Amino acid sequence: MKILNVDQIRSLDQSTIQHEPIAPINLMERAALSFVDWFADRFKSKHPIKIFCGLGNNGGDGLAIARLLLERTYPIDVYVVRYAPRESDDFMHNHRRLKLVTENIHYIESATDIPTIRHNEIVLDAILGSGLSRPTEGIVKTTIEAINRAPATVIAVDIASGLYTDQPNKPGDVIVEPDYTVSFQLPKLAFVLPKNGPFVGEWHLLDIQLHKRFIDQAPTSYYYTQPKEARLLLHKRDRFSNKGTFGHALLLVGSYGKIGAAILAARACLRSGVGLLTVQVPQCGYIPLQTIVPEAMCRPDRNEHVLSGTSQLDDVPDPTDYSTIGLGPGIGKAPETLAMMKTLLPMLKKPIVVDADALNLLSENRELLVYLPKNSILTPHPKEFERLTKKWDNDYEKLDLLREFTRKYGVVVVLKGAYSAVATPEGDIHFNSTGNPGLSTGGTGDVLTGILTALLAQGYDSVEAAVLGVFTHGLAGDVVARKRGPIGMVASDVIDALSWE
Ligand SMILES: NC(=O)C1=CN([C@@H]2O[C@H](COP(=O)(O)OP(=O)(O)OC[C@H]3O[C@@H](n4cnc5c(N)ncnc54)[C@H](O)[C@@H]3O)[C@@H](O)[C@H]2O)[C@@H](O)CC1
Ligand SMILES: [K+]
Repeated sequence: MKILNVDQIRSLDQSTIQHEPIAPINLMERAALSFVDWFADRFKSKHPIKIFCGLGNNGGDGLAIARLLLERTYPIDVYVVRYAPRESDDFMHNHRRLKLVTENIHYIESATDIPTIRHNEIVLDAILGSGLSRPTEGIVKTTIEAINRAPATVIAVDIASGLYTDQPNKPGDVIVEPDYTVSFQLPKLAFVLPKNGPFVGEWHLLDIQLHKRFIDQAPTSYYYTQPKEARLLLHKRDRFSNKGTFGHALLLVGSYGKIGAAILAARACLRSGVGLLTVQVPQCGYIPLQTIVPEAMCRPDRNEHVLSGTSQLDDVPDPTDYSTIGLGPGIGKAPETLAMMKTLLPMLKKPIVVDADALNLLSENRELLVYLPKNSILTPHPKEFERLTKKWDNDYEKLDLLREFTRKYGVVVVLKGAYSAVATPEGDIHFNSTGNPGLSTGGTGDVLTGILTALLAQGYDSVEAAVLGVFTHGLAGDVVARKRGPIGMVASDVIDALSWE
């Protein structure tokens, strides 16, 4: 699913109005109707609803929603925040219609007009929408502060008032902090950026049948991976396939005290469809690995405690023996392990997966970055990505850094977190839709490395592997969270819940 910018969203509305065709006021009615259907589905009991409206089309939405809620016998009070002398045409139209059916319309011109909001009430925020062009101030700001202090459930219509759709807010900007954001048709970039969490809440999209051809043709570099899109990436298995068809992966993982990471990555790799798996671990990992993961072959490292690359069987692994390599989980930063990377990386020709301490070794030895095979997948969490690049001031700067990095080195970066971002060498960014806070626990990153290594070994293109792998990893986390809640989740549960259908 595409994420469009604010100008494109405006043009999309216009294109719908022209091509459907539909009058703007009727499009607003459609949006309001879909909002009210959503609302009535979730909020059955008739708690008092306070609807705060601005003077533009977001306010117009609020007024239309108020009328439709009234028709369904919800008790409503409308508060129009009079911050400017002019209203939009569709606001005025809906204002006239609402006045015909209720007297519960109030006007906020100064702080004393702001009502007390109680805990059993519901607040709809329709003050400012995607038309935001400057920080909130004056009576708008004071009203937002009152909403944020209130103990009520707050639902933002389209986007929280004061939050920019696709550019950074300044620290200190006053923005509504909703429990829910209910928006239309397409996600907004603001919704998937970590720092915006308090200004978005749980968000939902309502289909209001905006012009499909416009969306299909609109250029963008931002995407949001939906289940049906992820499913399309999955390769079907041929009845006549054999284990050779699905590749032979090598995992270079583990060190003394972190053999668990090796085991998690290996198990996840096997559960993600790899044909054959060899795992190179320091000698101390040989017995646990062979015992717990009998499906994997083991190349014991010559070194007892850390990876040096060499093995009792032969010298450093020959990359041509393997479809791909997964490098990093649990390896630590021993000099022997750095030496292994220095020898191995220049020998590689096919994309690999790089995670954890392998990333940290790269950030301490940046001259090695150029040896990463094109289209390799790097899976840093934000701190690791910061070490690879530099500190950023806001999430938008982070997205620029991501794009700069992937273009410069020709790699794919999976920046882990809520809505993990897959950045491609072309500069596109795919935000993931699955996953939950339960995944913030030790070992889930090792699981992801195993998954991605398996997909590369099976011949998936790197971007597809990253998008599908991250999606499936998050989905497994969601399955576990539904069963036992996010708090009790451990990485092994995620492996057990992996499903490739
Ligand atoms: N155009 C359409 O067809 C549709 C629009 N919809 C609604 O329309 C909204 C966008 O409407 P508008 O473009 O009228 O914009 P808004 O309603 O977001 O804002 C109204 C006006 O307020 C002013 N403004 C900007 N920043 C301000 C600030 N900090 N303090 C005070 N005033 C400020 C601007 O002049 C802006 O045009 C969407 O968010 C959505 O809710 C929906 O009805 C769906 C259909
Ligand atoms: K709003």
